[in-house]
Amino acid sequence: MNDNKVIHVEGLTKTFGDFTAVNAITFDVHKGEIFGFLGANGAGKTTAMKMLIGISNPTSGKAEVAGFDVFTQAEDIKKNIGYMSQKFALYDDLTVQENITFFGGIYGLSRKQIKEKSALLIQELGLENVDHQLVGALPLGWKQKLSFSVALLHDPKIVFLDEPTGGVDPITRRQFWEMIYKAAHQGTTIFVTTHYMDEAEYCDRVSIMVNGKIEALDTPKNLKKKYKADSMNDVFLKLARVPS
Ligand SMILES: Nc1ncnc2c1ncn2[C@@H]1O[C@H](COP(=O)(O)OP(=O)(O)OP(=O)(O)O)[C@@H](O)[C@H]1O
Repeated sequence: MNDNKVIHVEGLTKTFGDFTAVNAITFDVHKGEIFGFLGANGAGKTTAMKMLIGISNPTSGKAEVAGFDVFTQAEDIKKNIGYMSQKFALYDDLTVQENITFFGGIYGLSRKQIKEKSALLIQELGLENVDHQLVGALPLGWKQKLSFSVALLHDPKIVFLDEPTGGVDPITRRQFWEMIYKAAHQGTTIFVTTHYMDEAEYCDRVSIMVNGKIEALDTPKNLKKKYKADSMNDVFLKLARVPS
């Protein structure tokens, strides 16, 4: 794999019985890139992401993530990536500090590393006054930011974010995206799905999936030009509108 390519996907396909959820998708993602993975509900995004993070076997095709093969090196992939889904976040019945300690342990960090990282993280997120509160009591936006930071604890090469900002206000989403930019500047590759088209504008490149296929993939600027659209919202509506 080219040094600069941290994800390489070729003809990746997943079928469930007669139904093809992901249909021969091909793309690359580069180091430090913010890659938006868009599509209407049911387009196949989560199914594709599950194959890339090594928890679902492809039916056919090829994919390398962080230099590892999804078929034969799924365990190596898991060690080199972070993952944050909207549904699975943190444990509500553990405190902020306990969550960090718990996930740091799962990621194989030493006690010393966990101590150092958690102090930094709590300070960066401004959680000093709530670090002994149960995560369940925190506002959703704080939980999301903490969850993102926890997904980065082990300095993964790539972090996969599945609709990370669902249900919060635009200011909180903007703050979340500032964290994404910072991680990307430090060299972490960001692979993100979202239904918010303003967030699609923040990505370096965006792919749009329709019925299991990638219909378009380019920078937001080029996509707008190609589809004669004023915004990514217009691009999305032109491409991904579900037939009524
Ligand atoms: N385990 C499964 N068995 C059968 N069909 C499945 C399975 N998982 C997903 N599908 C189907 O594959 C299609 C793609 O689903 P997927 O969850 O990947 O879409 P998505 O783009 O992530 O949608 P959303 O934005 O709603 O999360 C859907 O029609 C879904 O019903």
